[in-house]
Amino acid sequence: MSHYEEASILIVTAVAPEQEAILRGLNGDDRFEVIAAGVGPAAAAAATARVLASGGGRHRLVISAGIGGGFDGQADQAGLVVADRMIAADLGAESPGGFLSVDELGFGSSAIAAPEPITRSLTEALNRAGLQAVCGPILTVSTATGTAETAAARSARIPLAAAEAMEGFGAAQAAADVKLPVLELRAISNRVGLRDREAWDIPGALKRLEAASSILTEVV
Ligand SMILES: O=C(O)c1cccc(C(=O)CC[C@H]2O[C@@H](n3cnc4c(=O)[nH]cnc43)[C@H](O)[C@@H]2O)c1
Repeated sequence: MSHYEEASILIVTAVAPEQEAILRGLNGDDRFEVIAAGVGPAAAAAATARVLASGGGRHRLVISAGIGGGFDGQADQAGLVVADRMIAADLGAESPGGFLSVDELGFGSSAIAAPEPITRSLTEALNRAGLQAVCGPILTVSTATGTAETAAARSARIPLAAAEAMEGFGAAQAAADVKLPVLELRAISNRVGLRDREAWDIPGALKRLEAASSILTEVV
């Protein structure tokens, strides 16, 4: 029998340090089940679908959470970004005229919306706690941005893009498949742009993720 048998909210992270930061912030709240699914949208979708399918219908909300990159202009000062929608930003096709999204190709939608009342309450609660949160689109990519050109192209295609990570849309697709609502929360560790791993503030982002998780318990 799983110790998560009471949990109704599934939090999907990529790696163990993110999972551990969130568990510290949740401080034993047994409404939450927190998994480390692996890096990338496929790993997130597979693990989310597996846990939801084995949960016997007890889950009512899925949250993709972890560290992420912040876009200049939309998340300059932000410590945290709450997604208003999760966007599969590199799912589509190149063409001589530029990138074509799955929407433009006629293969479905590259965006999944988060429920507005919860995203608003969460963003407000995080800001009341001094955590400098903004709400906006979070891009999901299989290849993290590593040049200023790619950052500019992605923010030109999705003008209000606030953050980038690698799992949100995968978890969201699995949640949407069983008609569950989904949120995404990212603690900003780096700027989206020229890759400079030395400049990533991973310890600071994990601290913000922990602090945000304790606020989450008051909101959902
Ligand atoms: O090295 C560590 O201690 C460590 C601790 C926690 C997380 C990591 C990761 O490298 C997580 C990989 C991960 O990070 C997300 N991420 C962060 N910034 C970006 C970005 O600018 N573009 C895309 N993804 C980003 C992503 O979701 C990956 O899962 C290491």
